[in-house]
Amino acid sequence: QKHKFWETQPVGQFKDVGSSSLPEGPIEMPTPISEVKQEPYNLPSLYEWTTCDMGSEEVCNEVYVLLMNNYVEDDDNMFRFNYSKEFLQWALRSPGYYSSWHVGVRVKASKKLVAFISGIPVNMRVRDQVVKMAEVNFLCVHKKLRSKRLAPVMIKEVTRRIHLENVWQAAYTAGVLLPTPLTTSQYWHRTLNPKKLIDVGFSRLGERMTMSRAIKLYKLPATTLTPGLRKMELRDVPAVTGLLRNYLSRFAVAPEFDENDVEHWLLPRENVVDSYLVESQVTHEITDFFSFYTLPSSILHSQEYSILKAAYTFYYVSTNTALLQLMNDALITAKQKNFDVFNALDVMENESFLKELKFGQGDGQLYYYLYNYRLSQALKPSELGLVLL
Ligand SMILES: CCOC(=O)c1cnc2ccc(OC)cc2c1SCCC#N
Repeated sequence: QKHKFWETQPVGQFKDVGSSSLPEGPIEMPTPISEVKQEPYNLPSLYEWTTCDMGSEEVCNEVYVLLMNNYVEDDDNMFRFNYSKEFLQWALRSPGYYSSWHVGVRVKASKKLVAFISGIPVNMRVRDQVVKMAEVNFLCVHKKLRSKRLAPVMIKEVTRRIHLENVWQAAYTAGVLLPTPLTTSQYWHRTLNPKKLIDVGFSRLGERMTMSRAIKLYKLPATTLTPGLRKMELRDVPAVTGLLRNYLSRFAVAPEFDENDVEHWLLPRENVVDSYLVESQVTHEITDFFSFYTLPSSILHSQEYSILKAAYTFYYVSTNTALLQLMNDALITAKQKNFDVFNALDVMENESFLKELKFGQGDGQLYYYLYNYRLSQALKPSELGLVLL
């Protein structure tokens, strides 16, 4: 009863966990497109489906406002994600995107946008199989419409539209445990602005930890330390693509990015994504890079502050510069850009630098899921080379 909806879906079921008899791979086979339900699922009579054209300033703003007021909050209701409009356009209009996968629900009478869910296409490698998948994200139902069982119909409708494009698998994350995680990752936070994090109540001072000691503890050099570190430019896309494809091949599950994907996901965009690389000053070879994305949060109950400026570790490759030094330069760069906190999950090789760079473990999990694809056993987070926004 707990997972009434998810027990009806082609996902690994808790009852099947550990049964090595079930084969790894798709759970349900594709059907001919002509057999996919051609018309949208039924909504309660007051509501209607809409396709959100994220290229429209007006519609993009409606999605932005819906998420700003109704999207995910932490368990203590201290923060709510506040994805920017530029970020949403970047996240949803990636190479090969389908506008039809940007699904909204409006009130028929007022045309008010009250729910949203999205998908974008990705070539995902799962062990040695490359599978066309959808990354499903930004499921949001207005606070006033919760418990009307709208989320299941949103998920079914975006799945139907994904099936119509002959895509049969998906990847998604959630902060809640559903059947059945691909992996369970932990959030880690590196304080950059200790005073603000203490003032908002996220961090606390102890007997021995005074404000001045906290400021000293998290202090960083004013400038980066790696020789040859510079911002990524368009001309670097081929080299970065080569580095990243090779690096991601070591993980059990990871996206297969081509140059078009790397140009979209990693070329710096102000207030959206920052990417820096190391160019050897002798050979001019590109040997390493790091990137982080900008995801502010509304601070929900503070008179002093309204926005938390948070940076999130994205993709990186280290071949010549130690990852520890590379990520320390990422922290220095984020501090230079006035971020308050630098966040990371324990996926990829992040565990190797988190403690030494003074990240603290958060109290939230992020569960990763695959839709219609079974793995014989869950992955360790360090076996995952995938960052979802
Ligand atoms: C200061 C550390 O916490 C966050 O950065 C933060 C910010 N906004 C959120 C909004 C919704 C939210 O819901 C789970 C969590 C946060 C978090 S903690 C988990 C994200 C990371 N890292």
